[in-house]
Amino acid sequence: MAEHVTIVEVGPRDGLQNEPTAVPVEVRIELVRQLAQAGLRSIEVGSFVSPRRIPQMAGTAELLRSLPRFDEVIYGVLVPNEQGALEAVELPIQELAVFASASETFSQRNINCSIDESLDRFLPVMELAQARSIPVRGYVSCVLGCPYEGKVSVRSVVDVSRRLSALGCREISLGDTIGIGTPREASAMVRAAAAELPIDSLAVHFHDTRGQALANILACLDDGVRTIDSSVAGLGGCPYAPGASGNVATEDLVYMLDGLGMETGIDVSAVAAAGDFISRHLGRATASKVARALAVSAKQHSAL
Ligand SMILES: CC(C)(COP(=O)([O-])OP(=O)([O-])OC[C@H]1O[C@@H](n2cnc3c(N)ncnc32)[C@H](O)[C@@H]1OP(=O)([O-])[O-])[C@@H](O)C(=O)NCCC(=O)NCCSC(=O)C[C@@](C)(O)CC(=O)[O-]
Repeated sequence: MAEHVTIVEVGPRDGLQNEPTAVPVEVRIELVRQLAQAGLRSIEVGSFVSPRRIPQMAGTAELLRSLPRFDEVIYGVLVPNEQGALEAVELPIQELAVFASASETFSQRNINCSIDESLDRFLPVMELAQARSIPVRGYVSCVLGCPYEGKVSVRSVVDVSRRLSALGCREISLGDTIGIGTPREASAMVRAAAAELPIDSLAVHFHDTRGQALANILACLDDGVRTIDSSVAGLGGCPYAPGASGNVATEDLVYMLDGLGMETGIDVSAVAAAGDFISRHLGRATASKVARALAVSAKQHSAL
């Protein structure tokens, strides 16, 4: 039987949070609907953060109230503190995500507090989630480098991951926020984390700024990672990581996993159609190479 890999689709949050102009809620809803219909079962749909800092994610509550429901589809949202969690838990969500960093400077720039303070802020979030049996995912940013500090120690990545896990996060997503790492570094970082935490509690989150994301993912698959974050059409970036491009494109990831004989339950053509929908709305070409190749084949086919 083919081995299963879980893809966590972060385009509607990580992707759209970095757009120069906010995407209307109706368009965000249609994007999520198309992604769910393509077979994605875990979709991060927005965040409850300061609307002055990230205006693109305003309207996440309205979005959650209107999203169509699909069997087995998990809708997750990012929350930085109790204020965000209090709002989120009143809405139909299946997962919360808290986000910390392995770099002090990135933590300050992104969420206006130190790493230690951020973990303290997550305590009431975890309590709220536990009281309502809502699972929580924990992100660690800058696992292979920081836009402000440069090198980040693997020790710091492992330490923050362990502390998030001890708080009760069921899964830790290790994020190469600025897409700076290469496969051997990625593998060494994942192995160090897996020496202290179960491998099936680790996910990887690669931005593709330097074209390394798929190579890094392949290295991490070899180390036993089976949960991977990606973004339709390769949308995204973090407003506090200047110059960072989007996550690995979901279409490219599904294509590679299909070719490796790994099972995702996702229809690559349907994801490409969702990518085409949002790329048209944004008025630019998709960043997915597979989606571009599929579009060319479709044109050739219809010309025959
Ligand atoms: C984290 C805070 C909220 C700290 O906020 P703070 O420390 O209170 O201070 P602040 O000056 O940054 O913001 C204060 C304002 O935020 C409000 N506020 C406070 N909390 C909330 C809340 N939950 N929901 C809505 N509003 C909130 C608060 O009421 C106040 O409102 P104001 O007086 O200015 O009108 C703020 O700094 C912030 O929103 N930062 C943006 C963080 C963010 O969304 N970053 C992008 C996502 S992380 C990411 O992309 C990386 C990841 C996860 O993908 C993995 C990877 O690739 O590395």
